[in-house]
This record gives sequence, C-alpha cells and structure tokens, in this order.
Amino acid sequence: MLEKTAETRPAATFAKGIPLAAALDDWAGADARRQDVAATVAALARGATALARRIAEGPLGGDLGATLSAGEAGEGQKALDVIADELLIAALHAAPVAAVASEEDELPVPLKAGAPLLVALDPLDGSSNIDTCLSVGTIFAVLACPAGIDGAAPAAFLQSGRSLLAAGYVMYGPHVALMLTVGAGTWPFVLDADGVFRLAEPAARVPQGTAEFAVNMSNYRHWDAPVRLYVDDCISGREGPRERDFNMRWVASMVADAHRIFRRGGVYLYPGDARKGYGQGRLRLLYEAFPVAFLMEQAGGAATDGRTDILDLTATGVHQRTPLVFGSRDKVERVRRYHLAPAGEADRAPLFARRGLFI
Ligand SMILES: O=P(O)(O)OC[C@H]1O[C@](O)(COP(=O)(O)O)[C@@H](O)[C@@H]1O
Ligand SMILES: [Mg+2]
Ligand SMILES: [Mg+2]
Repeated sequence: MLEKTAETRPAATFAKGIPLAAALDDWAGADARRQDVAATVAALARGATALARRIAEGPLGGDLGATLSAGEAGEGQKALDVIADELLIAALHAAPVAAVASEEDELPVPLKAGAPLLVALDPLDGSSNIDTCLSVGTIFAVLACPAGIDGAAPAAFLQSGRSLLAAGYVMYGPHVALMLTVGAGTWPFVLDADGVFRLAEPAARVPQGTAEFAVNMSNYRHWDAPVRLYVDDCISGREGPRERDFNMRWVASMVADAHRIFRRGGVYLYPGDARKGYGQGRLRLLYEAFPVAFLMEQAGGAATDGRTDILDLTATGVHQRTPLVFGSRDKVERVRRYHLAPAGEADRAPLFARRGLFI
C-alpha cells in the first residue's frame, strides 16, 4: 500500500535567498525517501537550467518552433518539445528514478530498473508559443514506484493524485522561476545569474477575490452550459449578476497563466468541449493537472474537473486528458457550484443578494 503523501504537512519555511539544494537537504534530513525526492528535484532543476540556456538563445539556436510531427488532435510536436524531453530525461539519469512518463513519448521511458521513484513530465508547456518569445514552461510530478510493478509499465503510473510526493513547474520567462511543492507548502524559487535557484519568498499563497479569469474564448460555442454561464456572468460585468467588472487573460501557456494566478489570483479554465478529441478538454491529468493541482492546494488554492478535486482523481491512462479549472479557491468553488447545480439557476438566485457583498 503506497503511503498517502499529497496531504497537507506543516509548511516548512526557509529564509529568502536560500539555494534550492540547501532547502531540499534541510527538508529531507535523514529520511531516505525524502532524500530520493530531493535528488530527483535537484536533477530536474539541473535539466531545466540547461533548457533555460537553450531557450534564451532563441532562433540563434536553430528553428526551435519547427513542427516535427502532426501529433494528436493536430497538436504538432515541435523541435523544442523534443530537445526539452532529451535534456530533462538525460538529467534524470543521475536520480533514483525507474522511469519517466513524458508527453513527448508514447510509452514510459525506462531509466533505472528497481529504482524507488517515477517522474511524470511535460517537458515543454505552451508549445504554441515556442517561436513567439512568450513564456513557456516545464511541468513535473514525482511519484513512488509501486512495489512489484515494473516502473516502465504504464500501469505503474496509474495512481491517485493524492499519491504525489512532489510537483513543480519551471517557467522560462523574463526571469526563470521554479514553483515547487513537496507537500509542505509551495515554494517559489528564481534562477540567479550563477545558475542557482534561490528562494524568492517564504511560501506562495494564492490570493482570493481577484476579478480575473483565463480561458480560450474562441471555444465559447463548444462549451457546456455551466462554463458558458460562468463566463457570461463575468463578462456581463457590474451590470450583471456579479455586480463587478472582470478582466480576462490567456497566455496559452498554462504555466504562465498559473504563475500569474499565484501572484495575483484568478481562475484558469480549460473545460471539455464539443470539438472532436476535446470531450475531456486539452490538459493531461498525470503531468499537467496533477502537478498544478498539488501546487495550488499547497498554496491555499484549488483545482477541479468541474465536480471532483483533481487530486481525488486516479489516472487510468498515461496521456489521459481532464477538464481543468484551477486558481483562487473562491473562484474554483463557484465554477464547481455552477456544474453541480444544473443550469446554475438554482445557485445564482440565492447568491444574487449575497454576491454583491462578498465576492
Ligand atoms: O491553444 P489553446 O487551445 O488555447 O490551448 C493552450 C493550452 O494548451 C497548452 O499549450 C497545452 O500544453 P502543451 O503545450 O504542453 O501541449 C497549455 O499550456 C495551454 O494552456
Ligand atoms: Mg503542457
Ligand atoms: Mg508540452
């Protein structure tokens, strides 16, 4: 029986500026499992640092946005997707990891047979932004390798979101940011000029009450009623049932939208919709939704598929997709209420009076 880990532990607090390696060592102490997790996160950070240098070269380093293959649902595999995959998996050879389930590889990539950990990986998030110099990212989750199962077997990765040992993303933007959780709060690091990730502030907290939502509005006609109603209410502004104006943002790099939400709150929505192949949305459960949900929950935020907490889901496929809503807890709970109360009418009427005051 795998130990339950994505539970809230007392937040470990470190001084601003502490290097990642020192923070991980301090957190791990003499605990063998934690030492393995720390070594794996450190290896991912080294791979991401090498990738950051490659991204910073932009077109000088070749056509990183070249489409190599059509991929699923027309979402082509770009040159940088493969470069990122190779750099990060190469870095993980130094860690106690049995296999990696990556967006860029159909089957899990075997590393060290019998090693205690597994890594789920989105090597390059925001691929449609690769050659536009906009922020892109890397997303990862660390899991235990189940006893008696070959780590390279897809079945090894079919675990509950509550089984995550660690999760994080690296954002390659104006500065390179790492957002990390090992289940003791969410820690924001920044890469310094010497290539060292240093803690930027003690612990991240997702602000509430921000009137901002992130969604790809061009899919509006394909959405189900609850999502339409939620977005309609936001864009109706102060004349509408929400009695306040809302702002919209959409970077088309989930990591960048998540980072903004950590800074100033709001909600991100990528629902399932009526387009072919998008019934379960676009984001992958194992290496996109689980990690961002763990980071959000550890910072007081929330994540749902519309009805169930993302971390309460259990993966049934390595590349399975899930509808995804994450961000400020107040906003995520409202989107969930719209889903649980068909047509949202029952929910909206009683709130109307209250809404003006609180949200
Ligand atoms: O192009 P769309 O439909 O707006 O979707 C954008 C979303 O898809 C993603 O790019 C999916 O991730 P990948 O780039 O890793 O495939 C998210 O980062 C982003 O939020
Ligand atoms: Mg992605
Ligand atoms: Mg990707």
